[in-house]
Amino acid sequence: TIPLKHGAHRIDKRTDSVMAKWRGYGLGQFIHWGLYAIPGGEWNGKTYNGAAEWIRSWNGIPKSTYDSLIYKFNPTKFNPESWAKTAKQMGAKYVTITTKHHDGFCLWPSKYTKYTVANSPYKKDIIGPLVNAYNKEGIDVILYFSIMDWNQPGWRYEIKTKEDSIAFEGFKKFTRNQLLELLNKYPTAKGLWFDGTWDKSWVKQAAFADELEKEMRALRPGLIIGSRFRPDDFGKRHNDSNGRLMGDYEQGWERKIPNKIEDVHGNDWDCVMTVPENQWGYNKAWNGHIKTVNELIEMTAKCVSLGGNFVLNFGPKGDGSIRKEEIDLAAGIGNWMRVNNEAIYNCQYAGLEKQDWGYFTGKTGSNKVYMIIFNVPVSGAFRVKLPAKTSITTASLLEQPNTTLKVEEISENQYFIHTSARADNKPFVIVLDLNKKAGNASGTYEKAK
Ligand SMILES: C[C@@H]1N[C@@H](c2nc3ccccc3[nH]2)[C@H](O)[C@@H]1O
Repeated sequence: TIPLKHGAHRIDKRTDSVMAKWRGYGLGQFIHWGLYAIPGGEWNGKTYNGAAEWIRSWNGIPKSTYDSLIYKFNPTKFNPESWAKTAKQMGAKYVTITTKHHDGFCLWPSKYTKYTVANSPYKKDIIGPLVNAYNKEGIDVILYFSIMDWNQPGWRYEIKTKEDSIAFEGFKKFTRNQLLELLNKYPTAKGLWFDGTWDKSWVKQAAFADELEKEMRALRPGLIIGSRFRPDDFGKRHNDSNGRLMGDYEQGWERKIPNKIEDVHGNDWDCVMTVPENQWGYNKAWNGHIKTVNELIEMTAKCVSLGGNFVLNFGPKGDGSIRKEEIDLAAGIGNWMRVNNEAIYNCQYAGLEKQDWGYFTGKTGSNKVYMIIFNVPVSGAFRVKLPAKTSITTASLLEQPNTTLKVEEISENQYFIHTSARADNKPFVIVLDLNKKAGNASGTYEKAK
């Protein structure tokens, strides 16, 4: 291995209780909100084809015009309790909220810049009431923070001159000040979700970022920080130059989901997903494919079946209201989660061979395995293949626990589970009680060979 001073500081998954709770969240909500929600991807009758939260980078709106949107920020319909209730009803166990996106506008009254809510007509802190409202609903909060800050004069995409490096040193101090400010102002936040760390300027800051990460973890023991914060000695992010994960979980699954367990490399991870193809901030047009409730339930099941969490993005409007389409999706997902969340919460990769009908999830530390069914075979029988020395004790429908299903053994450790045809075309869950695998104290099954 390559000797690194600022590479990964931990080899395997974290084993503490805070991370174990994170591992079991299953379903989360992402909130992208800021000045970009005011134009909503359009300006002067023209549509910006990129992601709405990137509209400042478009030549269709002058930078100074965008920056003066601070004087238009007055979300009269902002109601943190209703946002938190929507997330609760959807079944989200955690929420990631943008405190500051790439444009540098701070949703909290930061002492280190004027470009915050404090200097908008709204005046008040947004982050504090959101953290309190979500925590009151029993939902943990992760703070999203963009290192790249287009509003900061000291920010540089690349450090080329002496002047650049002096300016960037000031920017680094500013960044550290804001992060410590956030951790001190919002002590119940469980973690930080970093973004905007791909530029040449930042990937040269291995020592600074390593120092800062250590300082934040000392200030807030248990703090959860993903793989997208710091670069290693050679500027590598996510995985260091020895291929080891930086931070506590893999953040690279942005708008994509791993296909097989090998893609996960034994890491904790979450997938952050947009409802349209690629819009995080509020976008009026919402062109293209808008994901359906069933698609989003399947993405949730697929993520949990591969040991990750699924985090669905909401982009509230400039006035602070959440668009009807998102409210309806949250309600539809929630209707399914209310009945089936036992197959999602505190579940992991079951270690069983993937079958065409859907996804297996395994309840952490138990003999229970869930079959989340999306594709009913024309035969009506659901194939299950188990590792050696493992057999099915009972099979039942999660929604009707006392109905045992017929289990037909086909051969050594291969079974067909039979169920009667179902009226609706909603995904459903079969619960398997397996006999404990000899020597498998943890309850999760050895990786399928
Ligand atoms: C979670 C997502 N990450 C930001 C982002 N900016 C990108 C620029 C280039 C490639 C990928 C990006 N993701 C998006 O604006 C959103 O905040």
